[in-house]
Amino acid sequence: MCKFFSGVTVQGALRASSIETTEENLLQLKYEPKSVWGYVEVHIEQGPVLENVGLPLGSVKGIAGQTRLKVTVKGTQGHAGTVPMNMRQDPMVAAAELIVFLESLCKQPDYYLSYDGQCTSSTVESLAGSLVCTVGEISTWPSASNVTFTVDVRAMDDSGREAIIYEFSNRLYHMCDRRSVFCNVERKHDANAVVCDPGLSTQLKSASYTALKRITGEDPGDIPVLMSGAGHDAMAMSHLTKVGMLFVRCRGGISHSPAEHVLDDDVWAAGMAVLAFFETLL
Ligand SMILES: NC(=O)N[C@H](N)C(=O)O
Repeated sequence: MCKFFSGVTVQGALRASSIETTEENLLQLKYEPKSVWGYVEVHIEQGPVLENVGLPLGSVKGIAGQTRLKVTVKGTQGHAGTVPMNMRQDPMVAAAELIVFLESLCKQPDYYLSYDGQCTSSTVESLAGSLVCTVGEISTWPSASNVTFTVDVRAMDDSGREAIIYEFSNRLYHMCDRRSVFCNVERKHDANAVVCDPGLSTQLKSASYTALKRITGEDPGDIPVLMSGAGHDAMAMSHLTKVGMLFVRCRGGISHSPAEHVLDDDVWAAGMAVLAFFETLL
């Protein structure tokens, strides 16, 4: 059970509110799949597309799968002046090469992925619109002989994501061998992609259209249908029921930052779209 900084556990906090978190109690809270019709989530887009097309709302067709890796590169601490260049085992340059390779691989998967039974041309094609690979934290602690960095790989195609991780890991070990440094890849997190229910996506698209037309009195044009590169609660809910999502424009596509901002009018538009969505269900 996780602890807040105050030392209070989640279980302790719930107990203080007379909620006893026994396994039996938690199982009782569980939804019966048959009792749930569907799940619709409204969220800021966290990307720049809606702002770019000048519309406050978009419907979501799917949520990308994710894999997070922790890569460790271990070399040898070499004096900055005495160890010659051809005898150095600096892990930082090895890590830099790996990071640049990851970028090339994910910008041009068709060039780097080997076509075999597991990776077909359709796998590679399906990566084109959604594959995003980034490096997050880089650390050289406890000394420059030890570098770790995290990798985040996202794509709508789960087998394509696997092919990218396979190719990255494979080349990583070759590159590290060539530089005489030790490398290790740990898989820290995996979540498969989720395809939104096509019916819900279409309903949310037309509900957005209706809402924007009601608000402005004008034809808003085609409502975008987007893929979500960010993970959402809908991923977990998809194990229970069909899911749909409505995206709301946010300034500069920025999130997880004090600069995150959404216009009140856009929140209002989202509310009106949810209302129009419910009206279609009546
Ligand atoms: N909506 C989100 O930003 N979810 C996660 N933090 C993520 O996608 O990493």
